[in-house]
Amino acid sequence: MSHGWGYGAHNGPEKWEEDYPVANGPRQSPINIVPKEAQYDSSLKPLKLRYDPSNANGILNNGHSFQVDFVDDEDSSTLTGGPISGTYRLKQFHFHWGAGDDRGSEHTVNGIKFPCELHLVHWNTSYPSFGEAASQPDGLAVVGVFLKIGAANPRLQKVLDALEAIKSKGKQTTFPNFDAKTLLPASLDYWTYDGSLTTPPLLESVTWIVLKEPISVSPAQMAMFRSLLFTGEEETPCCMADNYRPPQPLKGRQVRASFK
Ligand SMILES: NS(=O)(=O)c1ccc(C(=O)N2CCc3cc(O)c(O)cc3[C@H]2c2ccccc2)cc1
Ligand SMILES: [Zn+2]
Repeated sequence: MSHGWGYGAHNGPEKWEEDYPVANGPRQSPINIVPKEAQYDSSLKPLKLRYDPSNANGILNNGHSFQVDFVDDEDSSTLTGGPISGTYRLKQFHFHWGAGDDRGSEHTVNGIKFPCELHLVHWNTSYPSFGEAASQPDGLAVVGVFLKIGAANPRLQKVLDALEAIKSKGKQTTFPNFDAKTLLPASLDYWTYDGSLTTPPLLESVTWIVLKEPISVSPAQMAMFRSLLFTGEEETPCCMADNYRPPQPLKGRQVRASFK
């Protein structure tokens, strides 16, 4: 579970550098993506995402988001191609969202914030485990997907319907047979850059792959995200929202585009 860090005034992103000095490192995430400054790279391969729904395992409120965890002891749910070499295994997916529809995403595009952002977290199988990979510069690959307000997204609904069972911090329940591919947009065009975890320990081990095309989410569905609590059952309830880190300095990094 989280170790005292959070998104409040006293333990939020502006304070994280006190316990995690890498917060001011050279490859921190998220960033503001400026499409006109992203360089098209024809050597970038198409993303290949092969997810086995039977690997879906559970859903957990970890006190700063909720995550759907996958069994990752085989190469059955993998990310290959794109900007990475080798095979990365799907470990979990989670979201970041705002208290209002005007904010919530971590990455921004031309300074625009989306109400929500999905992160599909994968680890490089050239290392023995997620934990080992997480400390390596090429250890993790996270696919980011923006959610924008529109029609209700039926593919999100199964995830959202599970939230009532994990309202407070530390609660978890089983979440079998879920195809994470159904959460992806039609186009897999992406921007990619070298970055970090966006939560403590902010490790600089993430190849970020941010999809250009958002998926839809309705205002009613956004309200379901916001029905979760940051707090445990014994604490004064605090609604889970605004669990996003703002964009960090690019520090000379190149953002590449897989599309013209
Ligand atoms: N937003 S993000 O950069 O895509 C991200 C990716 C992975 C993780 C992640 O899976 N974990 C493991 C669970 C966990 C729990 C915590 O309380 C915490 O502070 C961080 C995490 C991170 C984590 C990743 C790597 C090493 C340690 C922890 C978190 C965030
Ligand atoms: Zn995330």
